[in-house]
Amino acid sequence: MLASQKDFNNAVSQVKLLKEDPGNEVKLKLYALYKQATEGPCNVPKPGMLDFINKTKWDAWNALGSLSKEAARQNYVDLVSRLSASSESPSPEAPAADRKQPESDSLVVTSEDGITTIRLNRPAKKNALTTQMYHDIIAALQAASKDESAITVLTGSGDYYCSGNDLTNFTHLPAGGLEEMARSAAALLRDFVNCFIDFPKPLVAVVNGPAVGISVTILGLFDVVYATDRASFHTPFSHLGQSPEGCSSYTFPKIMGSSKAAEMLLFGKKLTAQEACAQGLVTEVFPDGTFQKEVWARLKAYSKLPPNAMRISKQIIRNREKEKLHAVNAEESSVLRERWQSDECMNAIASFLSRKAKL
Ligand SMILES: CCCCCC/C=C/C(=O)SCCNC(=O)CCNC(=O)[C@H](O)C(C)(C)COP(=O)(O)OP(=O)(O)OC[C@H]1O[C@@H](n2cnc3c(N)ncnc32)[C@H](O)[C@@H]1OP(=O)(O)O
Repeated sequence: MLASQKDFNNAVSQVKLLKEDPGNEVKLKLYALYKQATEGPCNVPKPGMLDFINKTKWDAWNALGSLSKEAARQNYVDLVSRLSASSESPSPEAPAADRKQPESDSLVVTSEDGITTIRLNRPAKKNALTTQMYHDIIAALQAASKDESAITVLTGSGDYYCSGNDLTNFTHLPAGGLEEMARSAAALLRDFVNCFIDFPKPLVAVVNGPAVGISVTILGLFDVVYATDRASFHTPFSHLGQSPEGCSSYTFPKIMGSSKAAEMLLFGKKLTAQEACAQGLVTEVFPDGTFQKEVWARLKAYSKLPPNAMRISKQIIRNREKEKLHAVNAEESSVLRERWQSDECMNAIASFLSRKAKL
């Protein structure tokens, strides 16, 4: 028997009592089913391309096609009952006593053999960084700076290292609109990059595949960068109507000279792993077939070196630059805050989301 109107009304009230936020994807599904159950198939005009939120909602409702009101009601009730059950059951795994686990499974943090590894774990989205992941990486770096490990590693799961900022981060407009979104993204960017500037132990990037955007720019703040020969390094900021971050406007010219840096940061020239190594952004390139084995064997050996000596050596190498790097980070974040509110940037993001543009 299909759910009654009363079951549906109860489910609508129950949603408001959920203990955990079910996330945007589920909320969108709930919205679409609610509209279908109460109004039937989508019957309003499609919002404009730049009206991200209403367009996403419209797409979700429209995708339900001619599903009957009764079936939508039933699906809504079933979904709410699954959500209520899971928000009441205890979490399956207790977090490790000594480390606060990331909020989502898009980031996996492990410590073994004197190495703390922070792994980007969204392979289906090429490890694009969600807002939650920026927060989780900040927390992971803060914990790693105080834990027992000698070395900290950032790497990715799957065939990509990271495709940079998740472009849908810019579509979740808060109540304060675009201006507020740009303000809070700039503040988060600044905190995120500051953690890399201040990180006190050897920090190693294990670049397991192509890298884009902010995952490339922050490499100038790592101590060592190992890359597979499948990796590439791409900073398409002009294509996106944006400008450099991660202190790359300062570190890249220093590392590779101003004209090579300009070709990457102004014109979005994509470097192969070998080119990035020749220009000093990458420490060493390994054949893809033996990449993981060779890199981890080497890191395990390094992690047995006296940790305090490594910390102190890093301080001597990096400390005199810190003040400058913080100032560069502040300036880059503030310039980006303006860029994110520009038509150039909004149009580039809309093009990607409507699948017209790929890098
Ligand atoms: C707090 C805010 C701080 C912001 C700091 C500023 C940061 C700036 C940057 O990082 S700029 C760089 C932004 N990144 C991009 O522009 C990359 C966009 N992605 C692509 O061009 C391509 O996806 C690709 C070249 C990385 C890979 O192409 P391909 O191999 O053909 O795979 P798909 O395109 O099919 O990708 C699979 C799947 O992943 C989704 N995806 C990939 N990258 C992103 C991304 N950056 N943001 C959102 N989503 C991404 C893609 O849409 C596909 O999803 P689907 O399977 O269609 O659901």
